[in-house]
Amino acid sequence: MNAAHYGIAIFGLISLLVVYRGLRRNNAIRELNGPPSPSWLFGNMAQLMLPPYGRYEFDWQKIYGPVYRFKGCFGQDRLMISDPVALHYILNSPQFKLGPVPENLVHLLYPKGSIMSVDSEEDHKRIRAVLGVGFTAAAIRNYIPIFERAAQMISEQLEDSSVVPTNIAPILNHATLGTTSEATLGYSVDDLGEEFVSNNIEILTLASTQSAAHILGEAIGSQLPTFLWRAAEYLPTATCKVIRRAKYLADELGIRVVQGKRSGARQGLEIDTDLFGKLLQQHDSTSAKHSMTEKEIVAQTGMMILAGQETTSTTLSFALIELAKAPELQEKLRAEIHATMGSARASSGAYNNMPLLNAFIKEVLRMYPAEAIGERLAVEDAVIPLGDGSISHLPVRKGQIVNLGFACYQRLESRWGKDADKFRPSRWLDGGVFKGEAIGPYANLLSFLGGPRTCLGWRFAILEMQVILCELVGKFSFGLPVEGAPRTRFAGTLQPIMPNGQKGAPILIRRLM
Ligand code: HEM
Repeated sequence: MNAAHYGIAIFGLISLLVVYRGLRRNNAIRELNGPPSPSWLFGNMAQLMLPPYGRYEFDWQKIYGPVYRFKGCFGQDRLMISDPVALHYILNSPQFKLGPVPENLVHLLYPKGSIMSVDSEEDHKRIRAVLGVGFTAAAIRNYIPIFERAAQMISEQLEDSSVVPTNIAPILNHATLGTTSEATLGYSVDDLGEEFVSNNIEILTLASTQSAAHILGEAIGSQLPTFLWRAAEYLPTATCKVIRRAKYLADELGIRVVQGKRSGARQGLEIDTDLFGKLLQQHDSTSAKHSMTEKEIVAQTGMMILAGQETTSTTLSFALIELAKAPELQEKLRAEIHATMGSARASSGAYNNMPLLNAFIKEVLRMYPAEAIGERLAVEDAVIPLGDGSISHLPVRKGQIVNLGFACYQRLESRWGKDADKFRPSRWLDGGVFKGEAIGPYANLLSFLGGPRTCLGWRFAILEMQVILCELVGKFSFGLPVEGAPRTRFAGTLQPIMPNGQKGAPILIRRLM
């Protein structure tokens, strides 16, 4: 090797070093502040995910701001974002998709063709537009009798519960199973069948567990190739059996519903009183571009039921827990409900004309968003714009995992006032909340997400909660048991947990005369 070769080699080496240093410098995430990591194995994940939810996360936001770096398992660098401009960008940009674990779980649980597991953006858009027929403001109003029956049924179950604390969570869960099933399929809980209902409980129990082992399992799972996740469905474990059964039962139910409606239509019966009936009519009368195939309609069955059931029932559980903590608020709300409803049945207009009730629902959604933390994966290099703080843009590399701190966004003082950490419904009435450009479909909240994957059922959920709360607050008073309010846990959804670690919301309930 002569001097020229040495020169080229040294130049190459220096270039590599410059590029490497440049890459490291460009990797803006490493430059960000963030909490110290207590272990290489878990990083900050155990602090973030183990109950009570928010113990560390809410403080981290105060210390490091709405964009910070933290450690995932095995030394992984992760980003946490609660900055509204950045969240809006990520939720609307094709540069980001669901993170590897949630994406694979969705595929494990729901068949191909369901709105949540459909791969192409174009199909998602079409299916979403078609499903929209059951979720317009007008369509939702027609579900009021379904919500009233469910509210009545909960009331009847609570009549005898004045002595011991009643775990309200399973009662609400059963009720929201019924409302979603009736509004989407035209089936009552009894029509779903015992096996479907017991499998539904098993699936929700599985989905609501969280432990150190789960955290590690998910970290390993996030590195597995997709074909291994798909193969996992066939493993002979108890968990996989429950998932296989859920998929099978939902498919069987969907086929049964579609066949029943077809035969009803042949007999001249009205079938467009629920979502599936409307979808079948669209299938028969509209072009393929604006409808779904029968197979696609069937594929929505399990997802529709689960998406509307657990989210709404846990939000209602948190609402009753907050009321149990605040007797004065209960009194005021009850007075508003009695004054508005009188003895007559209400229209959706009446529900919307109760300022305190609606402020209360907004505050519950703000403080207890079902999807407290989201996870996205950058599918290409991207530059995320930032609104709050000292930097205006944050470059991220393809493959970067980004956590979306929805619960933290909903506690930003810049948006919700100095006491953003407090549960205070009156902030919605005294003008204390930010009124700029909305980034979610309802009250500037991200509880229903935002962007092309915004919750399709948000109007459904609001009206259902209005009806159920009017019935329950009008007839019952609520108090906390001696153990106090349940703690919270984030396991797929945010949920109340009992002292034994099981999901549940025990509260004292007394029938008013
Ligand atoms: C308080 C109640 C509810 C909350 C907080 C809620 C929240 C959410 C969130 C956060 C998502 C986005 C999930 C993701 O992609 O990461 C979502 C999606 C969805 N929700 Fe809801 N939801 C509620 C009630 C309902 C109800 C009652 C229904 C239907 C009856 C429903 C149907 C859906 C559907 C179909 C999607 C998928 C939308 C898509 O991928 O385009 N949700 N919901």
